[in-house]
Order: sequence, then structure tokens, then C-alpha cells
Amino acid sequence: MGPVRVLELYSGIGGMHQALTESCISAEVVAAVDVNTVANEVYKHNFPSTPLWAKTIEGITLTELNRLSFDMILMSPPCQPFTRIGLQGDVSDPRTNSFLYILDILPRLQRLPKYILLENVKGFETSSARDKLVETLKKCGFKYQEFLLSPTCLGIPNSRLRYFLIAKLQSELFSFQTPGQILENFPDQEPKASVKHRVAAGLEKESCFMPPKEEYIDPNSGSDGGSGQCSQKEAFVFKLETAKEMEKKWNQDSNLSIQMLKDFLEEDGEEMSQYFLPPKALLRYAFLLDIVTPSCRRSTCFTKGYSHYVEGTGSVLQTAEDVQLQSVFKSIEMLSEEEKLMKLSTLKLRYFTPREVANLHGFPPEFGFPDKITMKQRYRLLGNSLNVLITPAHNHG
Ligand SMILES: C[S@@+](CC[C@H](N)C(=O)[O-])C[C@H]1O[C@@H](n2cnc3c(N)ncnc32)[C@H](O)[C@@H]1O
Repeated sequence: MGPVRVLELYSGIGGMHQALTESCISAEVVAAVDVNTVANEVYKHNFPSTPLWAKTIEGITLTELNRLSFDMILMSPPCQPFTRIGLQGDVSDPRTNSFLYILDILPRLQRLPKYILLENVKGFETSSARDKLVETLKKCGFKYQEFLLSPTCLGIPNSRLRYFLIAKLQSELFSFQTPGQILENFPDQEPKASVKHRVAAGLEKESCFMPPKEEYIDPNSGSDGGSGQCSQKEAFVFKLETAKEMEKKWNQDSNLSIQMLKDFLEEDGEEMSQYFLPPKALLRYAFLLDIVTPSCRRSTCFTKGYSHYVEGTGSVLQTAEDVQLQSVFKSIEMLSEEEKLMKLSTLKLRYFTPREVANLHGFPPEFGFPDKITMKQRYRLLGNSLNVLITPAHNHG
């Protein structure tokens, strides 16, 4: 049997292709399809021998698809129609049209693919698009399994909860026995991390870090270890953070099954100066930043607006590790702008570099960007991409 013939739809910078490569399955991407010219440049740079179709998915004809004769579809359709902050247009959002086109064409293919893998945001699982997908899969005779997974399950210190669906034709062996259930972990799995990033200590301790709710402080229960801070509902302790939020972060940082961020960072050098937060951003947004240090075992999801928008787009790194965050923020609102800035500057806050975001997303060191791709474009593309190591294509060949 020859290599598995793979069709990669919505290929972007090739996160799915990279996951496939890392899985070591004998496979060949016979076509990758995306309309984004910048993403396509990056894709070509990393996978120069893969046929890249720079066109819309709706523009591919049934004849063209039949001719490709593929065994597997990998796809990450646009997620904006399903995000909680978006308008949740779902199937009525025009950005879902190409996906509906795929669902329409699938049953009409001369030969059905044996395997399908889809990735999307949390929120997709309750959408009509998902219901249509499942309906189509059943009609075509596929078995399927759904997952909600975050890289933290693999010991990676980055939260990026995503929906995955894997489907196999009935005739193929399928190891999942929980139809109708969304799995929040790989059933048979110990935590994994890439060999390069693996830390020896503590990896075997917990198989998946989904902090149980009871681990957080309930602000109303008073079970906060005696500090009493939580009796006041949602009171800020410092930096607009409640005791509950601080406790959650503390729990994450204490979870030894997760690696420290330092394993994913680039070495300090002169070129790092471009990543430091400018004074204006420090003054305006300091209270909204999620600040982590190299020894933290967590970071928030890096989105496409990272470094451009500050709130909720990803953590920033405090490089002055010996400075106490709490002491910097204590009574800071009483200070003049100049004094505030002086205090905040002691933290030496910088953005994660695109390379570091790529590391946290599981891209190997040899994955790169053409020189002409700007820093903002790199963040944008990485934010749109996926974690290579978490994809079931990587984990369940
Ligand atoms: C969520 S991103 C997928 C990213 C990809 N998995 C990666 O690793 O970079 C969605 C991609 O779909 C592309 N796209 C959106 N609508 C499309 C369409 N109708 N036809 C082709 N590509 C489309 C976008 O340009 C974007 O790159």
C-alpha cells in the first residue's frame, strides 16, 4: 500500500501538514487549499514540494476532487462564525459557505476518503454546522469521535481549548468507543511533549490538567485556606484580579505535569529589545495584561491580534523574575504617570516572540517564515493556526 493521500483544506501555514509529518504516518499531501496569499507564502516556504492551490474551496469542482483521489481530509474551517465573542452566525455566516460546500460534495465523491480530521474552536460543538457535519458523516457511513482538548493535556504550558473531530469509514478499525460523548483527554494516553521540550520531573504525575472546579476557591465558601480574602464576592486583590483568579493561576503554576515556559523561550539577545512593551501600552493596559514569568507553567491562548491588541490576546512575559508583581501593583493607582511607569518598567515586560509562540504551538525548530513576512503577520498567522502536537492526527496516526 502506498502513502496515504491527503487533502489539506484551509491549509493556512500548514499546521495540519506539520502534525501529519510529526506523526510519522506514511502520507503525502496531494493538495493544500487556501485563499490567503501571506499564509500561502509561509506554507510554500515550509512545504515546497506540496501542490498548493491558491483558490477558494467553493471553486474546486467535483471532477477536480475525484481526480485527486484522496484517502484523508484534514481541515480547520474559519472559526469566527462559532466563537463566543463573535456574532455566532454559524451556518448563516458567509464564512461557513465553503464548509457547507464540502458537506454537500462529500457524499457525491466517486470514492469516499477513509479518514477525516476537523479542528475548530470551542463553540463549534453546539453549532448547526457541527450537526450538519455529523449528519453527513452518518449518511456516508463514517464512525466519528469528538474531542475538546487543550495543549495543557500534553504538558504544554499554553491554554488553547479546541474542538476536534476524527472520522473513519465503517470498514476501518476505530479505537474510540464513546460515540455521542465529547472526550476531554486522549483515552489511552500519558502526557506527552516533544522530545526537545520534555522535562523529566513530574510528567507522570497527572495525565491531563483540566483543573477540577473544586480546586478553585469558591468566593462564597470561605474555604480559601484561612486568608479570608474570598469572603467578599469577586473583590479585586490587586491588578483587577480576584482571589479566585489568583488561586486558579497558582494552581496552574503548581501543576508539575506541565512544563515551565522557560523551555520554550529564545535566548536573550539584542534583538529582544523590539519585543518590550512600549511605555504607552504599559501605562494604558498594565492592569489588563496576563503576566507570566519563565518559571510559570501556564500562558493564555495566543490569538491573531497578539501584540497589536492587548486585552485577551495572549500572555506577556515578565523577564525581571526577582521583582514581585504584587509589590509593583500595590497602590499604583495613587502614583503619578511618571512614577507608575518607573514601577511598571522594573518588571521588564515583553511579548513572546513569534518563534516562542511557534514553540508553544508545537512547531519544530526547522519550521520558519520567509524574511519578508512581518512580525505582525507572523503573530496573525500563528494565532489562526493550531497546536501541532495536540491534533489527533499527530497523536493517533
Ligand atoms: C483557521 S485558519 C486555518 C489555519 C491552518 N490550519 C494553519 O495551520 O494555519 C482558516 C484558513 O482558511 C482560509 N479560508 C477561509 N475561507 C476559505 C475559503 N472559502 N477557501 C479557501 N480558504 C479559505 C483562511 O485564509 C485561513 O487561512
